[in-house]
Amino acid sequence: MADETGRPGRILEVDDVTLRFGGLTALDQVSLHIEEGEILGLIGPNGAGKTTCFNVITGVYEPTMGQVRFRGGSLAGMKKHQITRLGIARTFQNIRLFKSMTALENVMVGADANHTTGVVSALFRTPKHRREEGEGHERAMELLDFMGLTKRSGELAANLSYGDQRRLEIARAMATEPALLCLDEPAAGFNPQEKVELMELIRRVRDRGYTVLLIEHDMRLVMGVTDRIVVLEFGKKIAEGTPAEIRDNPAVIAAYLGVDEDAS
Ligand SMILES: Nc1ncnc2c1ncn2[C@@H]1O[C@H](COP(=O)(O)OP(=O)(O)OP(=O)(O)O)[C@@H](O)[C@H]1O
Repeated sequence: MADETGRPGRILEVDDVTLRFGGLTALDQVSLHIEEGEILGLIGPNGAGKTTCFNVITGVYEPTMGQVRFRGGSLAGMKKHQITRLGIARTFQNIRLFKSMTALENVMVGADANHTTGVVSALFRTPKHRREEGEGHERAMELLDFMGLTKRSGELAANLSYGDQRRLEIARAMATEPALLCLDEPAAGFNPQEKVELMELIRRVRDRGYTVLLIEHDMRLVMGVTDRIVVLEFGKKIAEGTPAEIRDNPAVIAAYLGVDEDAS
């Protein structure tokens, strides 16, 4: 579906993006692309610029220089909700659920982002709005089921275990029916077994047709689940390749040595 400015098969292209926060260059001429249907890992030591890269892709920040293209079209000047509607969804490093809403309601709020009917239809409960609401409910339940949360659907998000909250975040992001799902350290705070299970789940997410961009601190974990990996250090891309290529890359080993105990 790429137009003349995009490469076929590439769902997202980050072109020469620089982002400065005052004197700090958080991203320094970073270029990367994501192929349709792949799991791309974005790794790098603390402060390397991974979350900033997500924030640029999802419209939280405008690049100081360079641009991001989704399916060939530039995202320049677009607001976060416009980017969500185009088909990019994300989760956050720190869980951001509506704690006083149920698990089901949290996912339905996600689905709402794609409703075609507006506030007026909602107020007057037009048939179209009711239909969309019904479909939203069904889809939300299906996503909760996929995440293993069916039994928790009626519970307040605040009362869910930490792991269930993390999985709920992913379900909520998927509810917008994104083409590209960006997961920011979804396994943060998990024990090794939970991490392995989550990576398996992410693989199944991809098998459902989503393209996944995954930030993960744990090198070993990211090696097992991704098709390709991009490595950032101090805002610069220092390597890109298959997990096997990244594992043997001297610059990556140097970047991680003594910095990230997970990588040892
Ligand atoms: N809003 C901001 N204002 C100023 N500096 C920022 C802002 N957001 C991020 N930074 C800085 O930009 C750099 C990159 O941060 P970023 O959070 O993207 O790194 P990261 O790779 O995601 O790190 P971590 O693994 O610790 O989450 C850091 O030096 C950080 O302090």
